[in-house]
Amino acid sequence: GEVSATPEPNESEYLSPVSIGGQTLNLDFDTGSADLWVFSTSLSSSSIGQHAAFDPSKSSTWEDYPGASWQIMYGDGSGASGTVGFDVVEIGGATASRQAVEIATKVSSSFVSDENNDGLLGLGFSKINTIEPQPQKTFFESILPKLDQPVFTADLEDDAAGTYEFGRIDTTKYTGTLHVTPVDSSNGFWEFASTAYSIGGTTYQNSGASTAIADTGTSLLLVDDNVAQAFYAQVQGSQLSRTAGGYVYPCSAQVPDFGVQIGSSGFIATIPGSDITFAEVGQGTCFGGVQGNGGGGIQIFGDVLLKQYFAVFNGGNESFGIAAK
Ligand SMILES: CC1CCN(C(=N)N)CC1
Ligand SMILES: CC1CCN(C(=N)N)CC1
Repeated sequence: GEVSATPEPNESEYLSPVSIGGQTLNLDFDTGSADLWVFSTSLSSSSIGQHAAFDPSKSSTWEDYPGASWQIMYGDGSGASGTVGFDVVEIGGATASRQAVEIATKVSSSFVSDENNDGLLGLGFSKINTIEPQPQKTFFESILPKLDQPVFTADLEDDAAGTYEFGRIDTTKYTGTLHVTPVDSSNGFWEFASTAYSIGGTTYQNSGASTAIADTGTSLLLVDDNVAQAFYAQVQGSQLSRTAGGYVYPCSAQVPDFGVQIGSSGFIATIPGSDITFAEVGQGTCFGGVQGNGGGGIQIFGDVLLKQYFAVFNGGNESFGIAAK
């Protein structure tokens, strides 16, 4: 069967309503991780704040996973940890009848203050699931065998709500060719080759990091440091600001189009220069949506790129595809 969940966009994430044991929480769908974890009634009331908190004692289908635990840290230093059980998880019509659900007994301050998400739903590969003693399947891996097509799609928008669909590719959601590249899931990510980039329509070979991951859980587009440097060399008045944590420039600056290759063959996915500014940081200074990855070997293609396209994550043949929309 096919389903759809409409995530509510927020400045840093896309949230979708998920039913767990009959309780609905708004979870942040994250293709860069593989844990499904939720705020729970085990947290202190000050940590829970305005969040929805899952209460296993009120679910008639909850099953404990005695002795199991989990602990996760995210790229931005945030993190959470806790205990584990199994329950019925339903998203827009698709149901995983015995899905591992990670109960948070500790969450870092950025999650407490991030009023919008009541937890995360990892859509990466379960080899990076953090449950001990045994990693458990993601929601997508749980429902994969039942889906008409072994895929999920992400249609992220900037100000309107985006949509995740499981089990079908809605061909009315995109135009032209779906550009597909093989994925190497050995690091647990939707990872593919990316060795070229473009600035203002001119293509260059990337001598640094040669792969990238499609990551709905990251807001920015984090490219090889040399590529970020080359890009901002073409933005008048830009500078790398330690206080801002990356490249900033006058909001009045002319920003060129920027593109990154998807796969080793050819397609360069392009972001119009007018869509590259991520935030105003005050005094007429803007923070760029394109930033360096800090020297890691992997580039992280987050929402700044993904929201320009319709994205197809194929768990059957392990591939990633994008198309114009
Ligand atoms: C490689 C990193 C990318 C950002 N992360 C994430 N979306 N959960 C963490 C892993
Ligand atoms: C994967 C990301 C989800 C959003 N995050 C957060 N609210 N602290 C960071 C990690």
